[in-house]
Amino acid sequence: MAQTSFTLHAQDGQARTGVISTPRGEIRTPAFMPVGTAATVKGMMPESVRETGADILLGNTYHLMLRPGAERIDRLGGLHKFMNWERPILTDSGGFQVMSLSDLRKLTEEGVTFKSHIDGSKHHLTPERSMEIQKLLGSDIVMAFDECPALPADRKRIADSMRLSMRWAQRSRDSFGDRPGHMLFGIMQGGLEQDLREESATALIDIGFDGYAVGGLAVGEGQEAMFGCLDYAPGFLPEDKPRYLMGVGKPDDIVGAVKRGIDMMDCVLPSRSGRTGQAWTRRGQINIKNARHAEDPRPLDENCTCPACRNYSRAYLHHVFKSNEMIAGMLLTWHNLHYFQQIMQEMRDAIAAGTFDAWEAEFHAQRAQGDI
Ligand SMILES: Nc1ccc2nc(N)nc(O)c2c1
Ligand SMILES: [Zn+2]
Repeated sequence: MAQTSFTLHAQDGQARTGVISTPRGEIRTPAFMPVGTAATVKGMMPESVRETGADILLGNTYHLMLRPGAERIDRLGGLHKFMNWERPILTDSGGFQVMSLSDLRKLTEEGVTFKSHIDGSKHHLTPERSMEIQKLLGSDIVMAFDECPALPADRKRIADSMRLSMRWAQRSRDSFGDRPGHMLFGIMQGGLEQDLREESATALIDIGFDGYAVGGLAVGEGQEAMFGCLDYAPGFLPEDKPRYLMGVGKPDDIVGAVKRGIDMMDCVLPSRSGRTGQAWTRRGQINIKNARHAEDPRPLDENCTCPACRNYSRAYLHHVFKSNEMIAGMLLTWHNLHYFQQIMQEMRDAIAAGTFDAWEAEFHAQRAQGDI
C-alpha cells in the first residue's frame, strides 16, 4: 500500500505551499475542502466539485453514523464508492457536531451520549467508536475525537476541556493503530489562551500525528480574536506536518489564515450561502435576490470562468432564485466553490513566486464594500 507524505515546496513569510500525497491522490496546499456532510456537497455533482479545483472534500462522522449508518456504508463499499468521489476524503470525528446539533445527553471521561437530531435515537460516541466509524467510512484523513468547549467559557473550563481532548487524542491514536495510506490528525484546543494552546500542541506532538488541526476557533470569537490566536498557534506545531484550521471561513478569513501558516481549511460558507443567493466575488458579496439585479445582463463576475458566469446573467440568476428553481442554488454554489478554489490557486502560485504580500494587498484592494 502506498504511503502518505507531506512535502513543502515553498514558503513566503509564514505562508507555505506544498503537497499532501495519499493513495487516492494529491492535495495541493494551501487547500480548501468543500463540505460534503451527508455524503454530498449539496447541489453539486461530484465531477462538478472536482471541476471547481477541489482535491479533497470533507465528510462528517456525526451525520453519517446517524444516517445511513457507518456499517451500512461499509457494506456498500465505503464512502468513496457510495458518493462517487474517488479522491481523498477527510472526515471530522463527531464530537464537535454533537455539541452543535444534538440534544446532548451527557459528557463523561468515556465519551458523549446524545440523542439524534434526526429521530431522537440514543447514541454513544467515544474516541474508539469514532475511529471505528471513520475506518468503516474509509476516509483517508481521520480526525481525532475531541471536545470543543462552547464559548464564552472561563479559563478553567477551557483548560479542563482541552486536557480531556488530549486524553481522547491519546485514545484516538491508540485505537487508530498503524494504517498505511491513511492519516490521523490531532486537534489542538485551548481557546484563546496562549499557554493552554502551547500545552495542547506539546501534548499532541508527544503522542505523534500525521497532521495537526487548530480546533476551537470559528466558534463565534470573531476574526480579530481568531487571527490573534493564529499569530502564535500554528508556530507551536511541527513545520513538516500539515496544519488544518477547522471551520474557516470567509475569503478574508482564509487569506489571513494562510498568511499565518495554515495549510488546510474547510467551511460550509460557499455552498450554504450559495443556496441562499449570496455570491462571493473578488470585488465583494452580491445578494442576487436584490431587485437591482432583475434586469442586469452582466454575469456575477466578468473575470470568472465558472459555468454560472460564462453562461448566465445576473438577471437570470435573480429570476431562478425568485422562482425558487433548483438550478438557482446549483449555479451559485458552483460559482462560490469555483471562486474559493481560485483564491487557493492564486495563493499557492503567489507563495511559490514569493509575491504573497503583493497578492494579499491586491486581494484586499479589489474588495468593494457591500453589494456590487
Ligand atoms: N470550528 C470548528 C469546526 C469543526 C471542528 N471539529 C472538531 N472536531 N473540533 C473543533 O474544535 C472544530 C471547530
Ligand atoms: Zn463565477
